[in-house]
Order: sequence, then structure tokens, then C-alpha cells
Amino acid sequence: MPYLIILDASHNQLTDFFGFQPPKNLKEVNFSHNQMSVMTHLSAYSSLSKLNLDYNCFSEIGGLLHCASLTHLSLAHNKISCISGLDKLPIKDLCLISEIKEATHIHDLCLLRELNLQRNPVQEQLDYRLAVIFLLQHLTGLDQEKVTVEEKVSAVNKYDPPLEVVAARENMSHMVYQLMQPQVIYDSTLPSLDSPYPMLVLTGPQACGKRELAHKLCREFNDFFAYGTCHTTRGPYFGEEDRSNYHFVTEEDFQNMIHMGKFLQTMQYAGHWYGLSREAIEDVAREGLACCVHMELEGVFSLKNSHFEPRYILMIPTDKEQYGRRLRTRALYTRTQIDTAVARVDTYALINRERPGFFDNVIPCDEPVEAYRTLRQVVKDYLGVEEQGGEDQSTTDTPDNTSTELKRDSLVDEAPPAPSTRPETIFKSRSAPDMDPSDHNYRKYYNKVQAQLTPEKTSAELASIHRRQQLVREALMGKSPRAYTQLFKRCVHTAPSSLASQTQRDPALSSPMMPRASHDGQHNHSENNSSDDSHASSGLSIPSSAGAFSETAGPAGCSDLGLDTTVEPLDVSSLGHNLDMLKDQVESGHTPDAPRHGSELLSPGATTARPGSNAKPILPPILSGRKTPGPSPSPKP
Ligand SMILES: Nc1ncnc2c1ncn2[C@@H]1O[C@H](COP(=O)(O)OP(=O)(O)OP(=O)(O)O)[C@@H](O)[C@H]1O
Repeated sequence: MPYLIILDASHNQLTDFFGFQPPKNLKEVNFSHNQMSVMTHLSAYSSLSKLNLDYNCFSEIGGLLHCASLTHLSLAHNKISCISGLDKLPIKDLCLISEIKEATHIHDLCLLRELNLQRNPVQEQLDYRLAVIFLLQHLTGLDQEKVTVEEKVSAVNKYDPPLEVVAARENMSHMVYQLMQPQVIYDSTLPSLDSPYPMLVLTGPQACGKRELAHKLCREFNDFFAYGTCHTTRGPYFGEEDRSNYHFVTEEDFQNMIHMGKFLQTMQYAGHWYGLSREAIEDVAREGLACCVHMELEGVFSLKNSHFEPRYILMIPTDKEQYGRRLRTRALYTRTQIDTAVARVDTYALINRERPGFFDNVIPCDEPVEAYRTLRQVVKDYLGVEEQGGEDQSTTDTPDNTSTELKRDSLVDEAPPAPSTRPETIFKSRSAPDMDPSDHNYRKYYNKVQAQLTPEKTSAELASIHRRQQLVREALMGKSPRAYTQLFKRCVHTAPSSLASQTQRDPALSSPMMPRASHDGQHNHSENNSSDDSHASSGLSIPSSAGAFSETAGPAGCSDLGLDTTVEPLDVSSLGHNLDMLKDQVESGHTPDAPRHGSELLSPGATTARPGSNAKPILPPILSGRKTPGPSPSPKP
């Protein structure tokens, strides 16, 4: 066949090159999809310009030295470990890989920095560049172009996104869905500068006991907490009740809720959806209580993107074997689910190790009784409450162990225990220092490092920050949910009584995070009596962030925030303008822009000097408040 120019011997079971003298005009040869493993000398193929050896078993490529016309060589899908003798050839097209996943074969070439896959078919695949950069993260150049840092970050975010990225995306979509709906003001949980709505999140791997602990905590501290019921698409286990454990919904309903912007966060776990709705939190907040929820790590990452600032407590099994046994004895999970749950213990531990402060507390949960004892102590510590009976009630571990001794009043009357007087259990729980960033020394060290890393601010910068903070405070004034300022103080208030009394006398020493109830006589009522006052003006029987709209605008209230009492709060009320209100304003000769005098704007039953109550006359109606009666009002000055 002296005139043969193209030879297609593909898709055979050839193990060897033909042992014949090839025609001298043979230009294109296709030996792909065969079983060849040894490259013989191809010097006889002198006119060859295109050679396809894809899908064979070659480990070494050589013997092409005399193919002086070879411009296209395709070697994809082989087991190549060595290529030689190509450097003198006029090759324009070299195909080593045709699918992106083949790049993994060169993943082990840890010295490889530059890779040129130009004119490979792989280039035509979607997102080819990012995919290769992701697979070969040590590359500095690809296809004769520098690999930039941005490309590396995008590649990782695309193919193996870190938890923050997943959470940020998820948060973004929930926000967008929410914004697409008619706006609802969740007035009980509105964010505020000084005291965000308090939440407690118990996190940890599946079935580590956090759900039972959350329920128990809510039962015992029922004056402070209520259980935030999430939605799920999984079916109820035996004994589980709709609404008390979860809102059990269908997949379709869940997706509808997502698209209606109902959720603050969602997560898919073991093939089911879980989600915490805004309404679930708001329901609890309307009762004047803090919301307590349990969730997996991904949920924590998502919540960190929201305006809520919960306390996060990690419940972690320290004995993985025992934890695995516990999962097995539940007889609810498949083997894969158990393995996943056990493996996630390490993920939690890693996050805790690598991100000091990510969790507010870490409590080992191998022993449920001990875990609860520690948890309740930690929570009491957060709340700044002392037990009036003196005895640690957690020692009685009955499900209905409800403490009526723990009362909201004690938040005001009693200072939280100084660290040295804390019960030993709390220190016991922190016996694993590598796991517990809440350890005092750990935090001190962290703060020191942080301070060193943060460049000092110039006076101009400080003044600018101050001005911006002032503006934000002014904007938020009247919306501060003061009812919660006592709950979940960020720093434990351990001042000795002498200092405390000095603080009371000297407002300059007071901090917005400190109990404000005793600054002075007038102020005294702002904390303790806010419920009372709210009641007068809005029917709210106890303080809540909704009640904060109706708090006093008196000098004491404002001096706390360093504000001038004449500051007009930002009017967000236009969102909720209704006809009646407009009518009222017209009748009384006030337009929304006309200057208002505090006394004119008060509702008939309201006391004077209350910021917010008058400034937000057209807020949505404040609901009737919690079921349990609030603390009894102290006498008015
Ligand atoms: N909204 C949520 N976001 C993220 N994770 C959630 C959410 N709601 C529940 N979870 C978590 O999803 C996991 C699976 O929940 P599920 O109730 O099916 O598990 P379980 O076997 O009953 O274990 P547990 O006792 O931990 O609830 C649990 O770790 C639970 O805490």
C-alpha cells in the first residue's frame, strides 16, 4: 500500500505496533483504544505528522526521535511515567490529558510548577482552568499564564468551599428570598447596637445529646429560655411530636418556605433538610424569652452571618468509641451515617482548635448527667444568676427538674460570682485546655496577640470611629432591647461591691454592658421597671426588645449611650405607615417631617421621658407579651 496516507487501527486489541515497513507517505496513524504497552522504535514512520496513542497502556514514551514531521501527538489515557526524545520534534499539539480528572495523575509531581496543556481537548471543557488549578494547587503557571491568588481562591471556593463560604452563600440566598417578599418587621428580635436578642445555640455532632440537653435547660430555666423549634423534612422518630421536637414538614413545603424567605438558615444533613425559621425565634422572643436551639456546625457558621449573636456551646464527645456505640444502640442510623457522625467529631475539634473563640464554651458530653450539670453552670454564669437555695440543683437529674429559684430578679440584685467562687464543675469541664478557648489564660493570650497584630489607630481614625458609632447609636436609639441587656452579658461582671457602688455613683464608669439598674434613682426604673412602663404604654407585661421601642427617653437612658436627649431617632417607621396614622398626623397638624415634641407624641397611657415609645408611633402592634408574669415593678422614684 504505497499510497496509504491515513491508517486507523483504533478500537482493536493490538498489543504491538505493526511489524511492517510503513508506506513512506503515511501521515496519520490512529492506534488509540488498543492494549499496547511497549513503544517500539518508530524511525521508519518518517513522514508521520499525526500520531494518536490514546487509551493504551504505555508507561514510557520514546522512540519518536526520527519522526521529524510529527506535529500532533496524543497520549491521553495511558499510564505514562516517562516521556523522552520529544524535544527535537516540531510538535505543536501535545495531548496528555483529555479529561480534567486525569490531572490527578500528575498531582504527585510535587515539584511541578508550570504546566502547559494548550491545545489539549481538555481546554474546551467547562471551567477547565479553575478545575486544573484546583487539582494542582502547587502550580504557579498554567498554559503560559501566571496562576493568580484570586484564581486559586476561586478554585477552592468552587470545588471544595470552606464552611464559611457555604454559609455565606446560603445566607445570601435566604436574604434575597426574604427581600423578595413583602417586608415583615420582626419587632421582638430587631438588632440593636448594645444588646442583641439573646440566643443560646447548642452544637455538636448528631445524637451527642444536645437536643435532650436543650429541652432540659428550657424546662429548668423556663423563666429565661424557650426551645426554638426547627423545621425538618425527616419523618418523626418513635415518640417525637410535631412542634415540640421539630416542625415535621414535607420536602415541598420546606422548599416553599425557603423560597418565601422564611428561614434564617438551612442545612441538609443525611439527606434531609433542617432549618431554623425567623418565626420560630420570634415566637420565643415574643414571650420575652431567649431562644435556645441545637444544630450542626454548618448551622453555626450560617448563624454567624446573621444579625443574631448567640452564645455557642459545643457539646463534644471525647470518647469516640463510646459515642459510636451510643449511635449504634439507638438503632436509627445506617452504618454510613454513624461513620459520618463519628468522623465529624474531629471536624468539631479541629474548628475549635483552629478558631479560638468560635465556640463560647466547650463541654464534653460523654456523660449526660455531668454534661448537663456543667451546662447549667455555664448558663447560670452567662445569666449572672445565683441559686437562692444555695444547693446545686443539677445534682438531681430528673427530667422535670425545674428550678423556681432562678428568677429574673436575681439578674439585677445579685452580681455574678467571681471566677474564684465558681463551682468546681465549671473548671472540671475545662480540664482539656486544648479544647477550650474559653479558658481565661487562653483568652488572655489570644487578646494579647490580637492587640499586637492590630495596628494602633491614629487620633483621626479614633475620632472617625467614634463619630460613626455615635451615628449608629443615634440611629438605633429607641430600638435598644434593654430587656435583654442583663441576659448574656459578654463579660462576666465581677467587680467587687466597693467598685460596684462607685460605678453606681459615677456614670462615667458605667458601661452599656453593665447592669444599669442601679446607676441612679431615675435610671433604676429603666431596667427594672421597663416592663412596668411598657405595660403602661403598650400592654407588654415584661421587657422585650419590642418593649424597648417604648422605653424612656429620659436623660438617664440617653446618658448611657452618650447621647443628647434631643436626638431624633432614625425614622424607619415609613415601612409600616398606615392610613390611620397619617390621618392622625394630619389632624394634629403634624407631618412625618414636622418637628415633634416628646410629650405630644406620647400615647395616652405612656409615662414621660421614654425614648422610642413616642418616636415609633406606627410600629406594628406589640403583642401581649410573655405568659409568665415579669418581675414585680420596683417603686418609682
Ligand atoms: N436548623 C438546623 N440547622 C443545622 N442543623 C440542625 C438544624 N436542626 C437540627 N439540626 C441538627 O441536625 C442533626 C440531625 O438532626 P436529627 O434530629 O435528625 O438527629 P438526631 O438523630 O435526633 O440527633 P440529635 O439528638 O442530635 O437531634 C442534629 O445534629 C441536629 O442538631
